[in-house]
Amino acid sequence: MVHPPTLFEWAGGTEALTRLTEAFYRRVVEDELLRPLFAHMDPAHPRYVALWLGEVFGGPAAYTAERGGYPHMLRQHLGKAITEAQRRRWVNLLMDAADEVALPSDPEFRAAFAGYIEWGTRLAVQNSQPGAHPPQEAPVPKWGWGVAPPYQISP
Ligand code: HEM
Repeated sequence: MVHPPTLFEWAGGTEALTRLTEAFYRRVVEDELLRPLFAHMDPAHPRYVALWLGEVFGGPAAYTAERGGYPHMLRQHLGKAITEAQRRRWVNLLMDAADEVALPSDPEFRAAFAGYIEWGTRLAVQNSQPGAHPPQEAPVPKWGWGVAPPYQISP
């Protein structure tokens, strides 16, 4: 493992992220506020979102290879008119799922994870509004540790 490891490695790789998204969407389909948005969800959706998160967090470019990268992700949100209440519920359920599957709970990892989720969900709301014109082409974002890399007592 290179130092510092990527968020992808720290999280536990594709296997851990897939456990996360499977636990998350089990909660989503039971949730009265989110269920209508995901009524026609592809059964493979949890795996696709795990691949996206892995690519963002420094893992392999698997979402780009398999799904077509940012343009495909963007198109899935256009016109959905996601509300702030739905966004906040999405965040809450994802954090519950992170605890359920025991993603690393150290402050540094969870701060970086929450930072990306806060950013990404707010973009999803903006981009999903009627009349929004987000960029159609962009790279998959890369998210790192930010100001707090893994804590070390001695260098
Ligand atoms: C960090 C935030 C988010 C990420 C990383 C994310 C990721 C994704 C990805 C990668 C897809 C496309 C999957 C594919 O390849 O088919 C997708 C689709 C979708 N997303 Fe998001 N999303 C985020 C936020 C949200 C929020 C806040 C909502 C609504 C509350 C939402 C609702 C949807 C819906 C309804 C679809 C289409 C699902 C289907 O019918 O198959 N997303 N999302």
